[in-house]
Amino acid sequence: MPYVDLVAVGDRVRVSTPVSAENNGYIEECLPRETQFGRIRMDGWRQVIVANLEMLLIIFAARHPTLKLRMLDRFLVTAEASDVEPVICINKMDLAKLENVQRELKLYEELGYKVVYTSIVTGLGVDGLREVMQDKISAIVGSSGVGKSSLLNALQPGLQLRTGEVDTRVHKGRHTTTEVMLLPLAFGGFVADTPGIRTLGLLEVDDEQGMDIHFPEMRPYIPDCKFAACTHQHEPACAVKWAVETGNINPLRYESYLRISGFKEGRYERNTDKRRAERNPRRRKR
Ligand SMILES: Nc1nc2c(ncn2[C@@H]2O[C@H](COP(=O)(O)OP(=O)(O)OP(=O)(O)O)[C@@H](O)[C@H]2O)c(=O)[nH]1
Ligand SMILES: [Zn+2]
Repeated sequence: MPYVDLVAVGDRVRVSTPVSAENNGYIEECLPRETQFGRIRMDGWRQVIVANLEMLLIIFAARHPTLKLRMLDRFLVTAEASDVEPVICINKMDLAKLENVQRELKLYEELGYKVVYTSIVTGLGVDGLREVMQDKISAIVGSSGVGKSSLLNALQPGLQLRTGEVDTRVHKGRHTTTEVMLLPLAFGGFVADTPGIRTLGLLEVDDEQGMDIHFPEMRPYIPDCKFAACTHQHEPACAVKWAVETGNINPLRYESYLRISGFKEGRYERNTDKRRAERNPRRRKR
């Protein structure tokens, strides 16, 4: 078990104030965390970036920059690995046709992920996003230019100014830690948004557990693999690969699984007759 940060932003704590001065006190107890969103550093330290995070808001643009579904898979794994609910937000919908983008995201909606479509130009989905974030502790991720700042400003004018203040503080000789501040939302809830969080891809990867459990569509097949420690790459009688071949798991998601697991380039190749026969010997005889 790696070393863990004792207290982090988002923790619920019991404080005693022996000195009756404002902002003075001792943290006596840190209450158990429901989630710890962070990363395991090279030295084995589990850095908790936000404790008790409830929602990861994953922002992409419909266009400019291009919608990258493989990157979306990475963010989703990050959320799954930290037990944080992911919400996918596709911004700049004024630049694309709703039905085209919805077609691209259909797979994710079928997997049970919530998808919100927004535009700060037309105002589409901004109220909906506010509802999704209300009374929750959320963090925003997404690459540069997708409209994270613009969306925050649309949600609550002035909020971005405060994030700006946080950014300046973070950069002042504090390069070893990721400073995070939870910004209170007037409509209820908090949002964490710093450059440190924004671009994080894979935050928490547990070496002992495979990546497969972070792909909800793979979970039902994992127990049916012949080998308990199946990596679903080349093992015989792998139920996950069989599900890919029979169309029950999307091949692109499977490629993402391979890539994120670091197994290979992540190209899915259709099964050969030989491997199919291994799995289903009766078929070969016919
Ligand atoms: N057409 C259109 N443009 C948008 C929308 N949202 C943001 N933009 C524009 O996209 C550009 C980038 O927006 P930002 O809000 O700065 O993006 P960001 O994700 O905060 O970028 P970083 O700060 O680099 O991480 C700006 O020129 C915005 O005006 C939108 O819904 N539609
Ligand atoms: Zn398998």
